[in-house]
Amino acid sequence: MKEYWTSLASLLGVLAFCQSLIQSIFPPELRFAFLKFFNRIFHLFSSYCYFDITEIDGVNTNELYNAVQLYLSSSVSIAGNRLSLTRAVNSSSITFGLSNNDSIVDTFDNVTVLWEHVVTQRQTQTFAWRPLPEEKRGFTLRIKKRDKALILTSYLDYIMERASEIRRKNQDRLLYTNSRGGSLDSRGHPWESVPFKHPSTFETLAMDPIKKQKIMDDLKDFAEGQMFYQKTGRAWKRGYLLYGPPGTGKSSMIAAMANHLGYDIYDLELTEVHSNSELRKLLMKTSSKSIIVIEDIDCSINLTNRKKSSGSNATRSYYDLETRPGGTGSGEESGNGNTITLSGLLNFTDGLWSCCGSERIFVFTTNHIEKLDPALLRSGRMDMHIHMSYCDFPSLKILLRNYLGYEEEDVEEDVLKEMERVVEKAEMTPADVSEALIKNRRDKERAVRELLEDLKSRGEGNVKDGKLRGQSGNLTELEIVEEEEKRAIDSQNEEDDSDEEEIEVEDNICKD
Ligand SMILES: Nc1ncnc2c1ncn2[C@@H]1O[C@H](COP(=O)(O)OP(=O)(O)OP(=O)(O)O)[C@@H](O)[C@H]1O
Ligand SMILES: [Mg+2]
Repeated sequence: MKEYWTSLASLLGVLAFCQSLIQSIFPPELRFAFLKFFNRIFHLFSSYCYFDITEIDGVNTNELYNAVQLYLSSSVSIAGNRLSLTRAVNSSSITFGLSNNDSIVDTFDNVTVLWEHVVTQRQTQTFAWRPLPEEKRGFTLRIKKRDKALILTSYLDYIMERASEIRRKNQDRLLYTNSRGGSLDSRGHPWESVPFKHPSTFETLAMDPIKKQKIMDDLKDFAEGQMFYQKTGRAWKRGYLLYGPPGTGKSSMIAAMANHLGYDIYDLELTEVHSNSELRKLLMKTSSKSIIVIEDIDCSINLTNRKKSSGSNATRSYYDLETRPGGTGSGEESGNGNTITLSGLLNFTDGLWSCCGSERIFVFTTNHIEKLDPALLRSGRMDMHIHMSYCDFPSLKILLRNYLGYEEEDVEEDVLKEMERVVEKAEMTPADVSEALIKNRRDKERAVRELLEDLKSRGEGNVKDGKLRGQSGNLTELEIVEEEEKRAIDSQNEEDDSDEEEIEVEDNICKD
């Protein structure tokens, strides 16, 4: 073993001596030519090819360098033994990076490649208008020559894609509002944005877990459905209608969707929009991977159910002039001078204009679905109808976990059984239940006791008022809503039967 180290040391000594000899004897140009020649020989016999990706390309930043840095940040955080940590502006997350002259192995399509982060000191610069950074940074990608044709392009495309994905997820969500009315900012932008940090997630959302999972799967299918939408010739967009009483989590659901998908939110205040063309301009200025929200749409502008407002039984077809997409139906002037028409809105959500830009989700919320025109509810516009309703037992357990940290076993069995018995009759919204739990969050036992009292007294009150089925045979609030929605959908079907093939609506309704 000892001889090994001595021979290695003498070899290194000889090499160092040769190097200093070359440097002292030969002029720089010759040295450079020598090096280039050695390099050529080395690469000729090597089974690898090398690709240098420098940080600065000329005077511009090399986009690929940034993408590689982001991409590797997702893998080094697990594998790297010495990392650099950075945090971008307007982001609350930390990204890992390869330390200087560190390397990491990556695998793509079962091909192993090596990345090295090469950092060298830049020669001192004479005067430069835009001085370059002291250090010259770059990545060197080493791929086996036989794999180069196989993966190089697809691997680099994959890195660019993953990097934009990570960039978007790392950046905090933005909430855009059109609160300035139709006026444009200095960049000609009608939207104003603020960082959006709503804590609501699908985890914290109190609703039936099966229904929640169905929504999450639907969102995932949408976000990953680019090929599907191309193949089926549909615009890459999807509409969700959230309806139900106040305080049932419609706005919280929107925040949960945005946080789940990493999408920005455009909160469209219709009363600030003065015409259909302004509506189109707003839509065209939204970015992809975003959720366009119209909250309380039944109160935004006059979108009443045409059949109801016309009074006559004569069903007006979806193709009436005033509603035909792009129709010239004149909008009724509403109080604040806006002339948005139903057709403008229908076209906004599912017409030629809705396809300017892709990967958009439209979300409308309402407390009164029965007030909305069925044309707005049909599939292709509001593809999934989600009823946010009063607290049921699964939701109650989620709220007990969220607010008190209580799992089922932490609550006495008979109290839990009693809660399960009365919760439906009580018809308490998750907002009410949250309030009851927040009030006593320091004294958890008391919080549970008072909540049970609340549930019981509300249930008794509802039974007394005959709000529940059984006493006076009335429908419960929930059933009233369901009846209204069924009527709205059925009437739309009647119209569609006459004009179009049957649209399968049932599977778009995500009901309790
Ligand atoms: N399903 C839910 N899960 C968790 N929290 C909820 C839920 N519903 C309501 N809350 C709580 O109640 C408050 C109001 O909820 P949210 O604003 O989402 O209700 P909403 O349905 O949008 O009401 P409105 O129809 O009046 O706009 C929120 O602060 C939220 O914490
Ligand atoms: Mg709301």
